[in-house]
Amino acid sequence: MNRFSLGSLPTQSSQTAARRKLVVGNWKMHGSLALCREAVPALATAGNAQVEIILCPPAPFLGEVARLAAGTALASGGQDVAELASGARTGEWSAGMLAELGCRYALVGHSERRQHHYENDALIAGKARACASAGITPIVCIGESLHERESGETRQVLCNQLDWLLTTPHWRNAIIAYEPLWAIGSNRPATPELAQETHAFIRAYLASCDPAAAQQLPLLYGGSVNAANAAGILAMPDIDGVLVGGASLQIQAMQAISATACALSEQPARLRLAA
Ligand SMILES: O=C[C@H](O)COP(=O)(O)O
Repeated sequence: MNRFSLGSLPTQSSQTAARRKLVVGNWKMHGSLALCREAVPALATAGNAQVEIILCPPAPFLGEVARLAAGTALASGGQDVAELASGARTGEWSAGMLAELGCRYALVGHSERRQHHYENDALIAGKARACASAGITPIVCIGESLHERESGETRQVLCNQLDWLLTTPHWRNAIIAYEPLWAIGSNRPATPELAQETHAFIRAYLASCDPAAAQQLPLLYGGSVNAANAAGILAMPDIDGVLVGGASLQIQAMQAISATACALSEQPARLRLAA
């Protein structure tokens, strides 16, 4: 049950809050030590004061990425994290361990974890809480399936996913990534307009709990983002960055997406909207 009438929430942002931009590369279960050694120096200077670049390689490579990225602005993140601080959980790692490796972020609740590892919203909220306790910023992924979109259930699905997160006060320090399942790995990204409409809805729903926190909270879009379509997506007022999967394995594509984010960060918001 959602706290508010879904139909009454706006879909157009009236705000142009100055939020920094984020470009997050999620390698999923791809890559190698050789790719780490190539990618980290290439991306170490790809951001600027307003644009942060975050690399999320597979867990076995996090130490090497941290070592290579030490002293640079490039940040790293886990692709998942346990909901416990420690325990008999073979094959898992805690947020504290990520912090010890120098990670500042962790993806939480990616749709592939929900699908293949049966993660539910309560567990995902627990993981976000565990991140907060260890000083890690969770990047909480939400999104609807094609069937849910076509059945007109998108807003209800997103609210249900968000409601668990909103049970913890730590949501105010999270990042939310909207990733429609039908856009992931499909080469069929959401149009910038559709992504913007959905992001504005998400922000309005968060604002119904805490308007100030909602204005500050970074919202990322993920799903078939590449060097060719990033500009249109990143120019949208409620889209504060991108979560890039397949294209993040191509260093030149990540550099191009990062350069686009940097160029947009140097334009006043009203010019971005007019462009
Ligand atoms: O985490 C990244 C997303 O699942 C998007 O993946 P993709 O860019 O390959 O569609």
